Amino acid sequence: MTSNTSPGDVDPAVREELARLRDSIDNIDAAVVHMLAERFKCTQQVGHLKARHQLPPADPDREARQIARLRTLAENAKLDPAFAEKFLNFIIAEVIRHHESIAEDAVNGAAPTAN
Ligand SMILES: O=C(O)C(=O)C[C@]1(C(=O)O)C=C[C@@H](O)C=C1
Repeated sequence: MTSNTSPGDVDPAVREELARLRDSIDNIDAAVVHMLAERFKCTQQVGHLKARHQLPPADPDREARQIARLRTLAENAKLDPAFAEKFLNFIIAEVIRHHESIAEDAVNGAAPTAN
């Protein structure tokens, strides 16, 4: 059985260290969100470009190169490469969904955007 210390009993130094670490985590999470937002802005433009030129939403060769590159980057950064691959695949699956929806809108005559 595990025994948990109730929050009121935590040593103030421990509480401070936890708060400091959580501040850093919050900053990193904010950076991740902003970087993902920028990435999706780029991929949205790619989606419109592909729709305009009847290119397929997915490019498996490009994905294979991205995964190989990201796995190497992850290894060098001491991040689990399997996790990095899963994370990239998760993002790319969402991008492909967006591309498909942009292509459908193009076929169905939805008003094109500036991208
Ligand atoms: O580079 C492309 O062709 C994209 O559509 C972008 C992207 C990505 O999110 O990185 C998404 C789908 C493709 O299968 C490959 C890569």
